[in-house]
Amino acid sequence: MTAICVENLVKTYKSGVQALTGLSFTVNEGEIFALLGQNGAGKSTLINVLTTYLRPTSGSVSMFGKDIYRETAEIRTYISCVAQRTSIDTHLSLTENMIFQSKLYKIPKSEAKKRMELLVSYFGLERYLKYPVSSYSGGVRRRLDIALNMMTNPKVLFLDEPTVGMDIQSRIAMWDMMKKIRADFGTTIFLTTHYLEEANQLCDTICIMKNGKEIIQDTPHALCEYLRQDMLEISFSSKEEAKSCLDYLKNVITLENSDLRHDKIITSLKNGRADLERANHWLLDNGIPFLGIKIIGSNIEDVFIRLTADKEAC
Ligand SMILES: Nc1ncnc2c1ncn2[C@@H]1O[C@H](COP(=O)(O)OP(=O)(O)OP(=O)(O)O)[C@@H](O)[C@H]1O
Repeated sequence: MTAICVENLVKTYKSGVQALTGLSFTVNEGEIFALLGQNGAGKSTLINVLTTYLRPTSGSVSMFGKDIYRETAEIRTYISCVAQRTSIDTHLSLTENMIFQSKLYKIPKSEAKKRMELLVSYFGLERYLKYPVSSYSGGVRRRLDIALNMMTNPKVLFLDEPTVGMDIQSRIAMWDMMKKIRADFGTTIFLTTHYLEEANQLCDTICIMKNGKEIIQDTPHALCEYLRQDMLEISFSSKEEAKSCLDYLKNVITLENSDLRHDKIITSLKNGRADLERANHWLLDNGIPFLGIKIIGSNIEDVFIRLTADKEAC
């Protein structure tokens, strides 16, 4: 079943800024769906519209077949949103926060108690019960915030950049948690992220948007296939070395869609292995101190960069 269907959505702010410019996509029930876009692409505006906080200028949004503006009250019982700013009250204990949430959503007392116990254990929060919430690390607070938002047993959980600022261990733990929520509660998860690796590892479907409109929506695998192109990767010991080599390399092989990523040059291969061999000979003949050269398959980062580049590449 389709969980969310967005059609031709437009949002123009009073200032005249067009944040959404005719966006369309669908989210299937029970999937983890990632929305990717550069800063200012319109992701937060979209989340505000989908969570019924903001009315669009035109277009339609339905959730589980219901129009979210005609049946707003019912839709609000379906959804929960973990925003970037947490909804936790640091003056209250973990338990008090959960009780407060259940009262806010009028969950009967006995049901709330059962749910609280389940979620505390589910999110591994038992050992934090006796500490004040203000002492929790960022990762634990985020976990508590998600647990609070799961108190209402939502059909759709919106997560706005759920792992922003987390170290890699906490991020991986959060990915596992999202997969578990989807598997055990059947919750549809809609998230925004700037971490392409996160979208690749975690999500069933990725939608890339630019300037308020979708560019492409597909599975991570299909998106990587989309470029159907191997890339040449040349590694250096510093970004500066990579940068100065890039300027000269342009005279040796045809560089299309080339860019610098940290201390690497990544470029499309116009002439396949012949380009690799030509570049390799040139690097060796000219004594350029490179660390390695190889052909790599395209990944989500390549797709994202190519599709959101200012010059239209597709
Ligand atoms: N309340 C507002 N009034 C006017 N313009 C706004 C408002 N909120 C956002 N915008 C503008 O709308 C556009 C889209 O912003 P939005 O915050 O939705 O993008 P985003 O993809 O979430 O960006 P980021 O990744 O930086 O959070 C931007 O040009 C932004 O300046």
